[in-house]
Amino acid sequence: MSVFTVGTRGSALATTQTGHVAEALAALSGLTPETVLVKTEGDVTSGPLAQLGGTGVFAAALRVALLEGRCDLAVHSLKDLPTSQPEALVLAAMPERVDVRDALCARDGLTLEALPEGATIGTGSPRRSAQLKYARPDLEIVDIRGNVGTRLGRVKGSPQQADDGGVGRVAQGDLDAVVLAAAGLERLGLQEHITEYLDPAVMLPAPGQGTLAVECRPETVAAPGSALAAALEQLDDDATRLAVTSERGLLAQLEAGCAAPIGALARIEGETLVLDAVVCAPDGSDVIRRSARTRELTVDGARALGVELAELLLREGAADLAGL
Ligand SMILES: NCc1[nH]cc(CCC(=O)O)c1CC(=O)O
Repeated sequence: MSVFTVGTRGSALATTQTGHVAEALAALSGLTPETVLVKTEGDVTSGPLAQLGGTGVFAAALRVALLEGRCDLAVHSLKDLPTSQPEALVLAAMPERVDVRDALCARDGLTLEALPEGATIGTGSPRRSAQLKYARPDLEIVDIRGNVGTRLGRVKGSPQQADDGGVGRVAQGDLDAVVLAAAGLERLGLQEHITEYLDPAVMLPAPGQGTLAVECRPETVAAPGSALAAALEQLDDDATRLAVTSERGLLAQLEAGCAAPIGALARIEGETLVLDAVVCAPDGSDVIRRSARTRELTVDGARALGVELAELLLREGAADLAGL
């Protein structure tokens, strides 16, 4: 095999992320990448993201393409993947995580603290909305969706063009700010729109934010002597895998998905894996924020840490608070 195929969604963010991974794997393997465009339900359905029902709308079509053999690999944003892994596929590589934070993109260079009373902030994420309201109860949250370019275009004075063919496009910005993942903005070269990187002490990111996951059929990584299998193993980053395994272990134990008002972020400090998590009332009136740590730096130890912190949060009323 001298060529490998990578399935991707058509959005600017998806094609950019897929391109980076395909190039990295090509350099490591000496093989030639080919991209295969896959349309997903998340790209064709309109309406608030929080109401689309179920997680994984962006991933499902890529997985079908993998299972049908239309591509060898699929590159996902890990935070968009449901925590239950289909048995017929494996997450073969998680490359080193980039910036995990959420970013405020506000008019006139404003920060969260400097936004005027009653300012409007666009986000479709219950997690972002709840944490914003907790920090600034006076803010008005506006439910928006669409691709990164579309969302940036909602900010007053933004010249940013929609990159999705017009879904949700408005002639002029109508909001004071939007919140987006720093990782996506940076991957698209749009970081000049960021007016503040939100401190995780104020805004805990989504489990898996800033992390890509390369998925394939099990035989792709099991093939003896395969240059692609070796490249996938080299691309995988241990510290990233441990951190996101604990974050996703927590999410799974809370029986929640990417539409729940839950944030989690893990990091390795010396010999210790530290996990911070927040569960919010959807209206941002209250939050429960707790941490846990382990010295068991294995995938099983990381998952157990997530489960342990989820159990602690549940004992403290997380299910009632967040409406889980
Ligand atoms: N839900 C959409 C999505 N999925 C991944 C990213 C950004 C990249 C990442 O976090 O890895 C985004 C956009 C956003 O949340 O701003």
